[in-house]
Amino acid sequence: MQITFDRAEVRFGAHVALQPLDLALEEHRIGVIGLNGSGKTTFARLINGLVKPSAGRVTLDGLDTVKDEKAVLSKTGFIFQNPANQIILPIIRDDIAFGPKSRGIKGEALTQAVDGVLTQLGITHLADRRPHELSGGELQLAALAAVIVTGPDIVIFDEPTNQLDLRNRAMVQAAIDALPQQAIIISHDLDLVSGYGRVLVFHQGRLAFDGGPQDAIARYRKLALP
Ligand SMILES: Nc1ncnc2c1ncn2[C@@H]1O[C@H](COP(=O)(O)OP(=O)(O)OP(=O)(O)O)[C@@H](O)[C@H]1O
Repeated sequence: MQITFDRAEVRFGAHVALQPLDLALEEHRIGVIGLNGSGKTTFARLINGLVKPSAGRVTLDGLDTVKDEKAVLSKTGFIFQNPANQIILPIIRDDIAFGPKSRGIKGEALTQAVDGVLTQLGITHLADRRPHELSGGELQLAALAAVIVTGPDIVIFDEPTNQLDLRNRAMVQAAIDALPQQAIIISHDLDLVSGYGRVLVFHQGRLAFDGGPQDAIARYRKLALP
């Protein structure tokens, strides 16, 4: 999927969260790094239309995030910084079923869809648990299951390995690596983005670097610790 930023800019009142940005993205894995408050989440939320550009436009394969809001939402999945907040139903299986159910899928087709993503992510053993019975990494995977069951073309992760121990981190990293969908991953975990095809560095609301992971990480280090 081709994601295009055309002089896209975001202002919150007088504060410019994202300076006008021209960019075209189509890589399978795109990392996004930068200091706290540098504009990463704002950038990511522009892609699924959760944040609308104050000026300019953002398109996904030609679909405009403002004019074609619904189509854009159905093509994008977003895993928030705290996935516990996006799991709304008390039992994981029911939460995963919620999206397809509200699109009219029921009966055997619904069971198959839910079982399919549980198996894909290796979390069938979590299906009947409650969110508070899951580890941080398991919560990420449960939220991911509820997102991919609706069939998005692209998945956006906002700090998926934040506060995870090494085992949970490895589990989430493996799940992201195995995803057939295009993915954009915002992270402070530099090891995680080091394997991605393209890494963007944001700084003070501007795109400060766009290129390969090693150069991006070096640039970020210089910006963080000059
Ligand atoms: N809804 C909002 N209203 C006002 N200001 C906002 C809003 N959302 C973000 N900002 C501001 O825009 C700037 C960029 O925020 P953003 O969340 O995009 O940064 P970030 O790089 O994702 O940070 P972090 O790594 O801390 O998550 C920050 O100064 C933030 O305070």
